[in-house]
Amino acid sequence: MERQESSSKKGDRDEIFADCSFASLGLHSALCDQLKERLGFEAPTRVQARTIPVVLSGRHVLVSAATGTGKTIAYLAPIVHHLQKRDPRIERSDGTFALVLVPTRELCLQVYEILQKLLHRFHWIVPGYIMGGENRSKEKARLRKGISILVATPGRLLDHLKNTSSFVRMNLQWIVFDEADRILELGFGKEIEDILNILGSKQSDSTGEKTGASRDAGFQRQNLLLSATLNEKVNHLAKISLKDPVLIGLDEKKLQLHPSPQKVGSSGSDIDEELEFPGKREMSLTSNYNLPSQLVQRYVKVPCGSRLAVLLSILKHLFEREASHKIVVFFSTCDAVDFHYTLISEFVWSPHSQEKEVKSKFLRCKTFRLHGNMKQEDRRITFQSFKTEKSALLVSTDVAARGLDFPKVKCIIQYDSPGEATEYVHRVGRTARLDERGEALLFLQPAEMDYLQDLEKHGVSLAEYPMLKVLDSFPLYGQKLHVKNFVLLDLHPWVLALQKGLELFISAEARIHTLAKSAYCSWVRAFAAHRGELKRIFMVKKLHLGHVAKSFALKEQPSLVGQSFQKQAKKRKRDQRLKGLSKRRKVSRKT
Ligand SMILES: Nc1ncnc2c1ncn2[C@@H]1O[C@H](COP(=O)(O)OP(=O)(O)OP(=O)(O)O)[C@@H](O)[C@H]1O
Repeated sequence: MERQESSSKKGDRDEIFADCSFASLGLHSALCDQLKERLGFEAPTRVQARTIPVVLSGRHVLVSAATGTGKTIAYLAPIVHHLQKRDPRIERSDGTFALVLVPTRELCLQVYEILQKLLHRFHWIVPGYIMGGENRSKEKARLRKGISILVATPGRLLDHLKNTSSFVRMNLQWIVFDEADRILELGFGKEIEDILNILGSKQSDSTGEKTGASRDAGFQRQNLLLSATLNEKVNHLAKISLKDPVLIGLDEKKLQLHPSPQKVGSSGSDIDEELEFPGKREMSLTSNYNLPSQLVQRYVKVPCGSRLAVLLSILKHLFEREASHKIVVFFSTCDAVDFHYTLISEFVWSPHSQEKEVKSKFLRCKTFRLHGNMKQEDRRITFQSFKTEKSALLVSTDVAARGLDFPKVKCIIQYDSPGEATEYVHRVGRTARLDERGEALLFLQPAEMDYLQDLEKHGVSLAEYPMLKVLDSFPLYGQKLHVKNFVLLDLHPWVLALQKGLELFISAEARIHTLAKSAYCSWVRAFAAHRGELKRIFMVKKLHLGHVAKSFALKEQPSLVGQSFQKQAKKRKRDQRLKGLSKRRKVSRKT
């Protein structure tokens, strides 16, 4: 058994790592030493082995590779290689040579931290970051001093490009879009076009010639686009930012090269055109995703009213099964994160007795929360703390879904469904990174089972989670349960008892009760915001609002909360009509 495990571990390693050294890819020996000494990287991963020589050669690149396969070093290492060998040495007054654009603040910090390690020996190359939520004038001061490799979120970068005159970028050579599709999904398409225009790095549609401001001659501008999922949304960005790119990780089967123009259906956004590279060939990126092969993927079918009891039971089971466990649970809204975080941190209950004094904490794990409405400093603390914990739970919105590299996360639970299959892929990608093992669990309601077929279309298939077995393992009133004949989870005695315990607890705690109500309202709103094909699977009219309320441990009649929801929905529609804002942009930016 042990031998079997170690040989499969070796198989995983062979799948991830290339059979060569960093030096053989053309990287400078001092940089190879840094990779080994500071980061502990002995050999390149396969995606690094394929990407590094291409970036070193100066070509534009579009990379699609599974989550956790080392894309960050694939672009940072060759940039550092080029910069460290410049003679004379680059100076701060030369300004910015490389720009790395990322969708979230946490990813910005993460890339910056890796850069710091990579640049340890090359003190004359200065790393820096600018991002929303930070102090603008301090950023201005840092830009004035000069930042050689700058990591940025798009909104804040555009702000500085327009308003910080001391931001020197005449030497800009590289623009990297990390998690390119997510940047666009968050509605930054317009900002990206503006950034490319200001930097003079936009390719004109037909000729591949640059438009916009002129730049310093003497070197080729090189743009790089990377993500685990590249879909139609990236087409336009690739078209306007890449010139004759090398495509890495997009195998021939998935890649359809068309001799003649063929546009995909318009979704009304500014990013919905087919990729059309200069040379008049078009590429359609049908999204069949690469997932880590060592990832165990399962689903659990739960009737709406029992979702909360089932979630808490699974968490209890996982944390009791293994002394150290790191788990991330994804929710659809900030309010849902706040409610579940507070509930999980405070819920006391006894499965043995109704007596208050014998009640104890239901879950004893250290719990963190992360979402876009939190203060920047709190987000930073969560991000850093969860990274270093050996055993902990993180409840989060999709703000943690992209690119974040939390070591040793063993399980991802998607309590609220991810919507687009791309989001599924990135969420589960927070586990099973590199050659680590990991498991993922997706919650679905009985009416949502068609979502599995949607995932199948992208080559993702899930097995059923043995939920009844888990529920049977909990002793109730001092006895182990063996409820063989139960088919429905919601009638399981453990679930019924726990649900009652949750409702009693919430009704007695005014603060958490209020959080539950807000979470309920925002959850229904988010559910109603599913778009396109997904509307057929996640049907609002099939929702039983009374059962939804139960899933927030609320005893209130659904009409009570439902009325306020309807009022809010009407108000929202009216506001949207007035402002003429796209619903998509509004919903997606606040994660
Ligand atoms: N050559 C290497 N040897 C050992 N570990 C590596 C190597 N390259 C990267 N790693 C580690 O692998 C993990 C994943 O790397 P990274 O975050 O760059 O992946 P990614 O492909 O960008 O993932 P995602 O698509 O989720 O953003 C990180 O913990 C990183 O430190």
